[in-house]
Amino acid sequence: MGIQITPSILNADFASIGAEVARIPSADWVHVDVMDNHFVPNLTFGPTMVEAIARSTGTPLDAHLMINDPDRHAPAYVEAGAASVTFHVEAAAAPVRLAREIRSAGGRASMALKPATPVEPYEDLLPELDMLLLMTVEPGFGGQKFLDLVLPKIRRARALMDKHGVETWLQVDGGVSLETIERCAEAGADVFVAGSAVYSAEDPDAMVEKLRASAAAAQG
Ligand SMILES: O=C(CO)[C@@H](O)[C@H](O)COP(=O)(O)O
Ligand SMILES: [Fe+2]
Repeated sequence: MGIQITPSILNADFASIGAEVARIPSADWVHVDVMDNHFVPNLTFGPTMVEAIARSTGTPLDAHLMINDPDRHAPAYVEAGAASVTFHVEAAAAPVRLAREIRSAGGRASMALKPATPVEPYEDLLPELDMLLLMTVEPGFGGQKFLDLVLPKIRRARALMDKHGVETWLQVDGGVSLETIERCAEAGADVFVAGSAVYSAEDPDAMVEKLRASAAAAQG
């Protein structure tokens, strides 16, 4: 698939969300951060809002669920119109069953790891996943500083994907900007979430293109 940019609307104006999404026509995906105030200390929105955003745009939605009990709640986000649904392995009781349920509901199944969660124990799950998300900040808030300590894990995850010959995409999320995207791309990431970097730019869509060009140049 090559490089993909998925702007997070977490720091966009929630009162004008349709217009905010319309400002980024070059985005490959729109990243929607669902937070439940339990798995993370912040609260955003649920499937009703995701459904409204899905209706407002032709760009596919990439739903990042930072919620407890994703086993119970994740399928509702496929029904709400999210083309990709990411659950956190730290919160999932049965990640294999959940990934299969998301796929059988018609979504792309994705699993996220917090910065301190190692990737190696999940090596054998890679064929069950359409995407693996490695968090490059502690989940919960936009605008945090990128954690360089995750870079070796990105390299190790890419090596495991190569070893298994899987098509699984490798996404990074948190503190991704023109300053940090090259390091992520060099390490092997191919899907990049960027929230504050995009929405604090004067021209958010031009920033999407700049991020894409930087990542592509770094990947070589
Ligand atoms: O999932 C999260 C935060 O938990 C992210 O999607 C952030 O919203 C990305 O924002 P920036 O770090 O790029 O500002
Ligand atoms: Fe996110």
